[in-house]
Amino acid sequence: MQQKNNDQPPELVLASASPRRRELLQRVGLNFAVVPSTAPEDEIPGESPEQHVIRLSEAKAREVAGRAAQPGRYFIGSDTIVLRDDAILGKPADAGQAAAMLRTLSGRRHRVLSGFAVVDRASGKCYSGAVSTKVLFKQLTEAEISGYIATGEPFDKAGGYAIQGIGTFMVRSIEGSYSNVVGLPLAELLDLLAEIGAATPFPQAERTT
Ligand SMILES: Cc1cn([C@H]2C[C@H](O)[C@@H](COP(=O)(O)OP(=O)(O)OP(=O)(O)O)O2)c(=O)[nH]c1=O
Repeated sequence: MQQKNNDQPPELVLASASPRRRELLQRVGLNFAVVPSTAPEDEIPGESPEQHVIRLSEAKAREVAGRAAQPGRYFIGSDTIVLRDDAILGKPADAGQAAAMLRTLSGRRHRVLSGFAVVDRASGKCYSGAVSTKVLFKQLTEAEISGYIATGEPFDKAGGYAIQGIGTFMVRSIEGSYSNVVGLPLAELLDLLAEIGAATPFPQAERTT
């Protein structure tokens, strides 16, 4: 049985301001610190959506890992976008943009793409990947769109909706990872953390066996 020294800062650091990402990691019992990244979320012309989310995930993790005063060994970054055909839908800046996004998603299928990256500060290595989930929306009425926007929920969410929140009323079906839509592909991230020896879920339960 391995004893944990609780005075030590966690080795795992989530480089994110997203409460959804924090909640997802908390659910599987991991001990981690949360430090929002200030890496810019820019777009590079010609880059594929997969390259885009992986690059931003790596940039977020590397930015926090690069802070000399920041304790920790493994730094996790992630980035989520919604793809309607080839168009990237990020977070809507205002109600007009949110309405436009929801109209393009209405009655159709789109993809939610999340990148994830883990930087190991000890070796300098960065491991990353991307996961795609298909989501089908019901046809939305203008009243549903304006009513949903009035809840305030769309504004800090890629594509202007939250599958885990009120926005679930729009979702007819999904194909693929649910946590990936919420903002962090948990199964894939946990496999990676285990593979590189960074962490395993439910460490408490493991110690009792
Ligand atoms: C599609 C969808 C996205 N989202 C959220 C997940 C992300 O937080 C957000 C996409 O923006 P991101 O830029 O990926 O993340 P963020 O700015 O919220 O946090 P950080 O960069 O600091 O890690 O959209 C949901 O919560 N539910 C959904 O159904």
